[in-house]
Amino acid sequence: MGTVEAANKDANGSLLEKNPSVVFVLGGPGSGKGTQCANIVQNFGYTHLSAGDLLRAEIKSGSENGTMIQNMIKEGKIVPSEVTIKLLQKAMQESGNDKFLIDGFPRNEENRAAFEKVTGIEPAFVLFFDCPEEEMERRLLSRNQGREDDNIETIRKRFKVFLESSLPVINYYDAKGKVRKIDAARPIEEVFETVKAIFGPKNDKVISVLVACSIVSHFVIIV
Ligand SMILES: Nc1ncnc2c1ncn2[C@@H]1O[C@H](COP(=O)(O)OP(=O)(O)O)[C@@H](O)[C@H]1O
Ligand SMILES: Nc1ccn([C@@H]2O[C@H](COP(=O)(O)OP(=O)(O)O)[C@@H](O)[C@H]2O)c(=O)n1
Ligand SMILES: [Mg+2]
Repeated sequence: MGTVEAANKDANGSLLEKNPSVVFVLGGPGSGKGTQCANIVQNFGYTHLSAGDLLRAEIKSGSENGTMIQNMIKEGKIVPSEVTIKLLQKAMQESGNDKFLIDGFPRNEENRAAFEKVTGIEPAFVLFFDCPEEEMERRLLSRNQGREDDNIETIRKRFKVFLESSLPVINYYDAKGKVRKIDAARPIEEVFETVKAIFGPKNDKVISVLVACSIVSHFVIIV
């Protein structure tokens, strides 16, 4: 077996040993996926992996795929799964965590089927940020992150790709009862209230403190 294949197998092997918990975070461009993921990370101990951020970092790294990725992003097209999945696997491996929010992936049927085949991972559930196009367009045009795809021409292409290629993936998981649909047109804090209810009242950090307190009090009683 070649070294790249061997490395992939190892990455996968040790990932699966950890039996990672994965939540896919989906929604149209500008629906607030990245914003809400940042909030979830702070409260629930997940590692946030944005497929778009990983692809943009790959362009910056000067990788041989950089020009191809840059052209596809400018056109609002979806990069071949092989490239994106390798980046996701590497980031999962390097995080040392076993809980992931995978943001902006899978964006089409090819992404979905390839991820399942290569990693063997099924998502615990799918968060779907549902937002009208007019609102997403307003947000993208004032995002001000210097992104080459946040211009009206590319935005329209991305909306079309979302409707044609990404919504079917959401419908696929909906048929399996895995979609948690959120009205994302409301203010950030209100959206996060709904998100929190989905992840449960159980805040990991609070639970850790409670467990630690009960161990200490048990010890004190015994002594
Ligand atoms: N609920 C919201 N209401 C208003 N603006 C928002 C909301 N959520 C996110 N934004 C803003 O909209 C823009 C797009 O949000 P972002 O999280 O990057 O979306 P996505 O990752 O889905 O493209 C950002 O400038 C962000 O600050
Ligand atoms: N699974 C993915 C995710 C993003 N991308 C590319 O990266 C671009 C930006 O994705 P993103 O998730 O950062 O965009 P937003 O939905 O956050 O605005 C997409 O329009 C695609 O060109 C991809 O090819 N495959
Ligand atoms: Mg984003």
